[in-house]
This record gives sequence, structure tokens and C-alpha cells, in this order.
Amino acid sequence: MSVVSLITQNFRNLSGKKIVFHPDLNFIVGDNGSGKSSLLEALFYLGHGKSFRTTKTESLVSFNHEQFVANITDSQDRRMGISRNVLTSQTEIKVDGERQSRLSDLAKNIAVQIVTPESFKLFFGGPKERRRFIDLGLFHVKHDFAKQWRDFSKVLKQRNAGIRSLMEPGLRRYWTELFCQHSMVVAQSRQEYINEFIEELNVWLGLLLPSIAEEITLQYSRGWNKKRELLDVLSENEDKELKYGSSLYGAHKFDVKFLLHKHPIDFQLSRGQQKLFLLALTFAQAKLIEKVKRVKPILLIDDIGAELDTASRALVSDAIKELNCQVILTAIDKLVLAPLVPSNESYQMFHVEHGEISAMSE
Ligand SMILES: Nc1ncnc2c1ncn2[C@@H]1O[C@H](COP(=O)(O)OP(=O)(O)OP(=O)(O)O)[C@@H](O)[C@H]1O
Repeated sequence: MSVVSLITQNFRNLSGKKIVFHPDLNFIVGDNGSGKSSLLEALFYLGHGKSFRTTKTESLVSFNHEQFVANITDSQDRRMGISRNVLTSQTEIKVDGERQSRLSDLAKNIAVQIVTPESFKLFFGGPKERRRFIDLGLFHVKHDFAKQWRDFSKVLKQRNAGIRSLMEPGLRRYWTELFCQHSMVVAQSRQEYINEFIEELNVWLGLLLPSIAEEITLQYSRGWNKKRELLDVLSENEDKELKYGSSLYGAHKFDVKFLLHKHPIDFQLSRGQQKLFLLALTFAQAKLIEKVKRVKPILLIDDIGAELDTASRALVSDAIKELNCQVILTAIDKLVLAPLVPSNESYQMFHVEHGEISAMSE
């Protein structure tokens, strides 16, 4: 699916005027502080029920208002909307006018992925960002995963409560064994997804970072030593877990490492190369989601020009052509977009000023 139109109310500085998108390629141009990221934020919020910049939902509502709304129609004529009252913390989700109870009711219809300047945290932040990134793909690609993760999370919660309340050993053992079983199920699904992901990633690295693509690898650690049984690891670390009051090993502690020449990529890649790598990761995930065909991802790329020279932007342009997704890119300057604007395919260019978004005719 693609987003046909977006209407917001009281969403940051956006004017609320209806925006009609191009089904494939959209460029949003505007000065600093004009409202480009706010537009992406509204779309992201619909897909995730949260912001990509902040945990403070109150910063999303326009100054002096209590409630914001974001509504879209998609290419199958479905209407999806979310509203949030930041005073009462009440969220209302609607699909085709029907109230829905869960955010996942929106997420299963709209897979929004984003690359922003904050995305570099994937390389330099803690494992939380990487876990979120991998599980977002898993959720969309492996249909059983949402249930597997819910079941696992319930057991993890019980086990953690048991550790904290010094539950009697027999009962704790029961939850530990169950926890190991669910960890194995989740870790196995992740391993399968990551194998598929690596294969797809290699394609996009070949397009975006051809000179070093073959030297890049992704290493998955499942959350406990790969040569050991989880039950043994947990038995050995019982005292440590009691001290910390939570489960220190298991499927929730997984991580992925990005390696270049077998060493963490960290500062081995230039800033521009990091950005291309980020795009390769995101494109690979989008493509996997698209292959499953349940939903066609919508790709948001904030500030596409930053860090990329003209040649790199041309590589990105070629890669975007290979993707079968709706793409929305922002930039401060129209000139920055020149290498990305196709000469023989249609697209839509928008201009943003003080939250007012208008379609530009070429
Ligand atoms: N809650 C809010 N209500 C109204 N306006 C807000 C709110 N929060 C931030 N703003 C303003 O919204 C404007 C748009 O911000 P946004 O981050 O979308 O800009 P941008 O076009 O992406 O800028 P940049 O190119 O600098 O990243 C800014 O001027 C900001 O001060």
C-alpha cells in the first residue's frame, strides 16, 4: 500500500491542510524549522504509535492544545487514524471508522521505516536501538513473531517478578524452564530472520557501498553464549540475577554487531559511508517486508542531503529505483535533491513554510 493523503490536526506546527502524496516518490523541501520532520513524524506516529525523536508525546501536540490527530487514506481506500490527548494520555485508533484497541491494528496495515540523523544511534548507541530495528522487521516479516514475542514477554515478566520477590526455588525453576523454552523459540525466529536479512543486506550494500560491501558482515548474538544451553547459563548466574533483580540472559538480550574487516565498523567508516550503510540496512528491511507482501513499506528519509556528496546521492537514487516502496525524502535545499530527481519518471515535490505544505509544479 501507499499513503494517498494525510490530514493532521494540532500536530506540532503543521497547518493541517490535506497533503496528497505521489504513490512512489515524494520530495519535501523547506528551511530549517519549517515543518519537514514534523510531517515525517505524523506519518511515523501512525505506523508506530510513538515519536522517532522523543518519548514525550506532549511535545507533538501544537502549543496550547491538548489533543493531536493524524489521519491517512491509503491506496486501497482504507482510512486510518490516531488521536492522542496528552492531558488524559488517551489514545484513539480508528481503521475505516471502527475503533481499534491496539496499536498493532495500525502497524499491521502501515509499515513505516525511517532514516533520520538520530538513526546513527544504531551504530553508536546501546543495543536498544539495534534490537528495535531488528524486531521491527521481524514483526512484519514473520507472522508468528508477534505472538511468540508476547508469550515470551509474559514469561519474562513473571520470571523477573519471581527473581525480585525471591519466589520459592521450585516455582522459580518452573518459570526458568518456561523462560528457556520461549527464549529458544524467539531466538530461533530471529536467527531465521537475520539469515534472510543478511542475504538482502548484501544486495543493498552492493548498490550503495560497492567498494567495501564484501568486507562488511553482521554478527548476531542471541542473548546468551551460543555454545551453551540457556538453562546452564542461568543456573550458573543465579546469584548475579538475584542481585540485579532481573533476567540477565535470554532472547531479550540479543544484539547485532556490524563489522568491517571483522572489526566493529564504528569509526572505520566515514560519516557519508555510515549514512549509506544506514540506508542499506533500511532498504534491506523494507525489501524483506515488501516481499512478504502483507504491507508495502513507506520509507521516510529525513535530511537526505546531509553527509552525502553528489556521487553518493546518485547511488541512493539508483537504489530507490530498485525499491518497490513509497519514499518520502526531505531536504533543506532543492539543489541537494538534483541527483535524486528522476528525469523520466513521475514524482511529487512539496515546499514547506511555517507548517504549510504545498505541492510544487515543475
Ligand atoms: N509542539 C509544537 N507546536 C508547534 N510548533 C512546534 C512544536 N514543537 C516544535 N515546533 C516548531 O515546529 C517547527 C518545525 O519543526 P521541524 O522539526 O519539523 O522542522 P524541520 O523543517 O524539520 O527543520 P530542520 O531542517 O531544522 O530539521 C519548528 O519551528 C519548531 O520550533
